[in-house]
Amino acid sequence: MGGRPAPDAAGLPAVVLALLPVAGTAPDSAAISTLAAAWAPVARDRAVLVVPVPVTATAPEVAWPELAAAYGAAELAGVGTPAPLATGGRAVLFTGLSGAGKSTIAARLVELLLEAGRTVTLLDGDEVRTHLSAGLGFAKADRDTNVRRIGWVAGQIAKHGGIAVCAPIAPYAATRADARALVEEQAGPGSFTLVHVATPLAECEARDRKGLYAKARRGEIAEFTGISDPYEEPTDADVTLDTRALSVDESARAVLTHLGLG
Ligand SMILES: Nc1ncnc2c1ncn2[C@@H]1O[C@H](COP(=O)(O)OS(=O)(=O)O)[C@@H](OP(=O)(O)O)[C@H]1O
Ligand SMILES: Nc1ncnc2c1ncn2[C@@H]1O[C@H](COP(=O)(O)OP(=O)(O)O)[C@@H](O)[C@H]1O
Repeated sequence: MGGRPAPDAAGLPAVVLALLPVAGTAPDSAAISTLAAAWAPVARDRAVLVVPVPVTATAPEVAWPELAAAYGAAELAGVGTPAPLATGGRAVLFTGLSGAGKSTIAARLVELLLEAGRTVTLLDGDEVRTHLSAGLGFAKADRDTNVRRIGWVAGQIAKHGGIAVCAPIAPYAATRADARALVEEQAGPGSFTLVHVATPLAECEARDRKGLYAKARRGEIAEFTGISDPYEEPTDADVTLDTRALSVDESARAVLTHLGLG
């Protein structure tokens, strides 16, 4: 049998064979547990045997009935991709201009989540660029690589029940969508939250905490987001924060409430 349990699995044999397509990659123990867990309520007292098979899930090189027969199954009960196991893990991606308040609000959110007893990992822009994305610059391809790496790591954290709080500028809509997909593929639908820290450019520039806007205006920093490089305003934000109206604490609590953890 392959993939997701059939809705009506009455009359299943004593041993249920669940084939896990792994397309030539090493089988992932979390994916094995996910498939076993998906079958458990249907299979009830029967044994569930999860077997990784080297085929592509969406376009198996060998048709599922043939494959099932090759592994000794008497019948094929269902084909599909099981939903990832819901571990309660989440990824929160703050996006916004430099100086918008991403790091400040993310840090407060981390405090609140820790107080709520959650395991939290902060993937702050500066730290990510020192370690995970060392050597990358600010051209579009490098920013995309940076944000996708953050998405993948955040997905790993969420998949194992943790909460990843990430605060890159993430200026491109398509790349933010990639990050959402990378998280949800690993940790399940709804595990990703996009928070737009929607501080206008004029306000960020007036704050100019690091003096970067002044430098960018003088032409001393190339490709500076908002000045000489694009920032695509999100149209798919789960939470939008106006930091001119909300304090740091109020913003962080708004995110916490959205997560259902407030
Ligand atoms: N050209 C250019 N454009 C924007 N930002 C720049 C640039 N050069 C350096 N910096 C500093 O790098 C921080 C942004 O890095 P990110 O990793 O968050 O950017 S991105 O998501 O990959 O676009 C950003 O940090 P924050 O101010 O905390 O947002 C800047 O301090
Ligand atoms: N309501 C607010 N929310 C977040 N930051 C604010 C707010 N009001 C003022 N600030 C200030 O704006 C600056 C934002 O900087 P930072 O958090 O590093 O932004 P980013 O990470 O988006 O570059 C900080 O100095 C912070 O104290």
